[in-house]
Amino acid sequence: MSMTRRTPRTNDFPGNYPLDEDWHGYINDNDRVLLKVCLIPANVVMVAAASGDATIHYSSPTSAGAECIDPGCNWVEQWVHRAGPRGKIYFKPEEVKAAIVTCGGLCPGLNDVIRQIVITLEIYGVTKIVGIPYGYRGFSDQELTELPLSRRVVQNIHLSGGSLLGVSRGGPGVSEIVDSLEVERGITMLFVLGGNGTHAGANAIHNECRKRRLKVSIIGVPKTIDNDILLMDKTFGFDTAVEEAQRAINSAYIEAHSAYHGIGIVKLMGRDSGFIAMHASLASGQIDICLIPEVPFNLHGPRGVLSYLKYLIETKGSAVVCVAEGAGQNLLQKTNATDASGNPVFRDIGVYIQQETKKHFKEIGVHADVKYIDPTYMIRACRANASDGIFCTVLAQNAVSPSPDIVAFADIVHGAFAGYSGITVGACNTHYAYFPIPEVIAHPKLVDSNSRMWHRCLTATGQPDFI
Ligand SMILES: Nc1ncnc2c1ncn2[C@@H]1O[C@H](COP(=O)(O)OP(=O)(O)O)[C@@H](O)[C@H]1O
Ligand SMILES: O=P(O)(O)OC[C@H]1O[C@](O)(COP(=O)(O)O)[C@@H](O)[C@@H]1O
Ligand SMILES: [Mg+2]
Repeated sequence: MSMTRRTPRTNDFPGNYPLDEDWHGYINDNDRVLLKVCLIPANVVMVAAASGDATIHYSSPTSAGAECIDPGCNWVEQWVHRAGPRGKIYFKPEEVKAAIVTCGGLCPGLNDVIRQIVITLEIYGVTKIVGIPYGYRGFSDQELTELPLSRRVVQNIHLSGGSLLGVSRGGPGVSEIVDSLEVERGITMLFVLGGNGTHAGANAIHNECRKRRLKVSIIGVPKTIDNDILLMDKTFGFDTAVEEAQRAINSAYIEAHSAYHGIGIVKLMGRDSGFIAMHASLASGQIDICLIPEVPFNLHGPRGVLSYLKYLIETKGSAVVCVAEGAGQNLLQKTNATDASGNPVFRDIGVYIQQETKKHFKEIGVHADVKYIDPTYMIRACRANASDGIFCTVLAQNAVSPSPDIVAFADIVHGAFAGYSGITVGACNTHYAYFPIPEVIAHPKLVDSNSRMWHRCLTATGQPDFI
């Protein structure tokens, strides 16, 4: 078996340098990644779900996970641009001023992505690279100064959690941000690391730049620990969050298991989506009840969570509940409060379940020792685990460079250099692709209560319906 070198040996080519057509290290602009397929000829149905299932041939639209794209369930293909380095680049590296900004809440892996963008930009030959401090706020707050970035500055930042640049919610309007980009700073490439809010901002910035006919690339890297961005296999930080959540769940289990009639309650992140709670429950094998925003439940009544807790105490002696922060909000009084970014501020469902559990067991005269753990900020501030570390690096690095000494270029940097703007990078069906921002933030990605994964979770916990 011969090894194919991805880096050309110069003496393999006439003139000692490969022509583009001889050198297969670049992504062709027409390369695509298949996003979804949907087909019904006669009785045969082949449907791919939003992500990760493009290789399943479903025999019926009622198969678990099957999804039709249009109402007629007609043949539909959806493709996205394959990410990676292009043979022709749109920007002259020496003319580029690149900036990176991190917005929203913290997420493990932010530093890994910042680091790899900087390193890759330097490989392209870019020398003017800056960090915007504290999210979009850094564009307007005159007291905050740009942070010059280089390989030396970012070399070890992935060894700790958080963001080297800081994060924030809220901040200036789009016009002010573009004024700052254009007039004050002369930025030509902006890398925006953030969730749905940040991406809505990035898209608005991109549109404003187009309106002003500015040659500025706005490239997103989806950061959401909740894993609630559409069309992508997963987002960075999610894997670390699930892993870290195991510690909290295990502590709750040990507390509950060691106490007489112990009940452990763990609240995990997930504003709209219960992915962290579902995956952490599945991974731990220690959860008896998993509650997520997508699946309604009653606390009280014969089919409610509290009755089932009593049953668990009587039969097993202890119980552990995992609840996502956005779950059961209908059971709580609405606040109408929003954070600086306009996100609704939720009441604490974990505290509520803790209080109601204590009250309920007191009322029915059964002893219960209730312990509540909220590990939110301990999880968010973690450094990325190995899997996320690789994912962050791969998000930022996909192809092979033409020099034997240099390893790879960053996808997102490639996106910018290829002249793309208003896009974000992610993995789809295990391939890396550029996605149009509005498509991925149209609404939060939710756990499908008919999906195999949720059913697996129910099988693992053994919980009934609570409705
Ligand atoms: N619809 C929007 N249009 C423009 N900017 C937005 C929008 N929503 C949020 N932002 C800005 O994006 C940043 C991050 O948003 P936020 O919702 O806090 O976090 P995330 O990006 O993680 O969802 C904030 O600075 C906020 O002002
Ligand atoms: O206390 P903060 O900073 O508002 O963060 C809380 C929120 O952060 C998150 O962990 C992630 O939210 P973002 O994706 O918007 O950053 C949510 O699950 C949670 O509601
Ligand atoms: Mg958000």
